[in-house]
Amino acid sequence: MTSLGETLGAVRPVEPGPMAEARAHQDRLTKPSGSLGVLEDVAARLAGIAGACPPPLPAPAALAIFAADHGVHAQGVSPWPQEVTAQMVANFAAGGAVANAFAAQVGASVTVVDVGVAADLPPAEGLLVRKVAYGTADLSQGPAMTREQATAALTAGVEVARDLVAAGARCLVTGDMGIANTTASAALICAFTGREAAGVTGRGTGVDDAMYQHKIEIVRRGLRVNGIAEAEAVPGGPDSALRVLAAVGGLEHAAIAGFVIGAAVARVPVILDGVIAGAAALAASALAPDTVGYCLAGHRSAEPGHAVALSHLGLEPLVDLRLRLGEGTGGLLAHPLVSAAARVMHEVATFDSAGVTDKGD
Ligand SMILES: Cc1cc2ncn([C@H]3O[C@H](COP(=O)(O)O)[C@@H](O)[C@H]3O)c2cc1C
Ligand SMILES: O=C(O)c1cccnc1
Repeated sequence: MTSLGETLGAVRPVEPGPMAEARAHQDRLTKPSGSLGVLEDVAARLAGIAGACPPPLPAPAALAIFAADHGVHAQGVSPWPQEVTAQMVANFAAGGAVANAFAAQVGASVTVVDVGVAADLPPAEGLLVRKVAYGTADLSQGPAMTREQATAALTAGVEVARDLVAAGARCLVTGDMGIANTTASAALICAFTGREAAGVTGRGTGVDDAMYQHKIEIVRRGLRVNGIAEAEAVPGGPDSALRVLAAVGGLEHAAIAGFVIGAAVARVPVILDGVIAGAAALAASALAPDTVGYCLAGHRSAEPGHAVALSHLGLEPLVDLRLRLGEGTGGLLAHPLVSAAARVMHEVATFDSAGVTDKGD
């Protein structure tokens, strides 16, 4: 088995040559230069990721929903009972969640991965059991995970990405399920970006004002008990990243970070979903900085920490629909845009081939 260190070392930067070629090709197509805006950036990135221009179409897409429970739920940071995590996993496996409907809409496969649900789940098609623990410890009392647990969840994510690509996926989409995971997401975003808890903590599934203030306090306490200064970004480097991830992250955050790293190793694009994915991508980029080149921000969610995470990563969201669901829903909705960006590179005529007069500069 490949060690995590070897996997991190296998991440290569996206290739600048094919990116430049993509830019030059876009300027020859029958449209004013730059007129496809962000989609031109996406297509150039796809070329850099694949190391080829035109880039391959990013299809089929595969969504992986990483599910886990959180000890910090005991602090009253979510209005929902913890067992909803396990119940939603069953719902995903039965095809009944919003993520399933959106996946069907865009032709993506759905794989659910139990990396840390507190209950044992009945076997189901499309459900992988890679359980590292029955949920995390309470991050507001001490480290949520041991380094070994965080590493095991990271490895599970890397392997799921590798296996989906081996099975034919050409674009990966991140998904999450874990009641209370917006609290852990806020703590991770604080630690990696150096922002204050109040600026990155959101209302998650819809906490009321009193629970919201309490949630901010719990994020602060989680940072403090784990020796992470508020409003100060933690030092860079993989050792510090793993410590932070284990201290205040969730098992699904670690697995999603691994999934993103696995996409980079396989040289396929990975569309990030919402705030949980944003927090996980911060961890992934701290572990292996070149992974960011393989990430596309599917959307910007209503959680304030998500915008903070994306701007720290330098990623521009493709859609902004005030979604605040998770599961991979926002990532899936962006997939047709990513495909359209790539299709332009294959199918649109050049000024020369179509006999259209260029403006001549
Ligand atoms: C029925 C239901 C379906 C969901 N699907 C995603 N989430 C989302 O909400 C949870 C995080 O919010 P918080 O931190 O406030 O608990 C995560 O499980 C996330 O994926 C759901 C939440 C619920 C209740
Ligand atoms: O921003 C998200 O992705 C989100 C928000 C609330 C609950 N779950 C996810």
